[in-house]
Amino acid sequence: PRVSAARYGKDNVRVYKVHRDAATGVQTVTEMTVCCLLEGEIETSYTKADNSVVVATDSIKNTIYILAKQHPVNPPELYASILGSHFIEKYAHIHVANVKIVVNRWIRMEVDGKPHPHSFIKDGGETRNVEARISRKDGIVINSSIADLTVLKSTGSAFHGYVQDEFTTLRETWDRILSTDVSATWKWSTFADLKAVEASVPKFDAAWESARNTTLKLFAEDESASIQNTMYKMCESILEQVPDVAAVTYELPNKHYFELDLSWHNGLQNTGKDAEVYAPQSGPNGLIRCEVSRS
Ligand SMILES: O=c1[nH]c(=O)c2nn[nH]c2[nH]1
Repeated sequence: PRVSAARYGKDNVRVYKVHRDAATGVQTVTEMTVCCLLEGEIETSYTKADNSVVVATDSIKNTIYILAKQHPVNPPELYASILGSHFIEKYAHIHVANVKIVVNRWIRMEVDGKPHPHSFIKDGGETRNVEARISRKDGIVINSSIADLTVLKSTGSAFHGYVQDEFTTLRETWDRILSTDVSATWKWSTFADLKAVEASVPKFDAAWESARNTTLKLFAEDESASIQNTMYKMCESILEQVPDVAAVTYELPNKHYFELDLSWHNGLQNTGKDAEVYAPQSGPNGLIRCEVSRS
């Protein structure tokens, strides 16, 4: 037997960093959770108990904090690339660093209609994420994403014309509730090295804004014929807006809200055009995925 794949490191490293603007007194906070897993000539630590090749995971955790102190943590694509590049530059036997960053959203509080200089509200479960593979020979591959952005529309969604056979009970609808937890990922064309990432820094926040705004606008405005078609439109639009992105993927659960027939109760009408009270379902749920590539 041989080690056919191996990577190790520290997961769930929670990092908070504050930026204090001395001139304005405005403080800005970033909170993220980092996972950093290393690959390289480390097989003997598995096969021969040779720890001489092991950069201890505790040292990896220390490095995450030190580099967060010495370098920007925003955009997360830059910090991930700085962190990964550190390991392949410092340790000749480490050839790849896999960095995942989950950034929580602290939204600046408005008090009496004014943005507060140092108070924030956590915005639900939505996160901004980065998965980066920093490789000595293959450059830097970055996938950016939005996750757990939960949305609902109370109309403007239909689903009909699907296969009708002896397995079908679903009734066709021209007006349904649509709710989902958005996971959207945009895959950047490979960056040659950290310098190439640094040269692209302004593009990362802009791409996240585009992806998030496009998702919300199309979700709200599309007269959706299906989740499949609406998500394809989202992918197309992001590819048009962000030239340096090679592909976009969406994963959308269909979080069903079932109509309730209450006619058994004194003929109470609550289905079709009379539907007002629904039963939100925890499961089962539809799950629709797609990847749309530029070429
Ligand atoms: O948007 C939808 N896509 C589907 O594939 C599906 N299947 N049942 N309901 C559905 N809604």
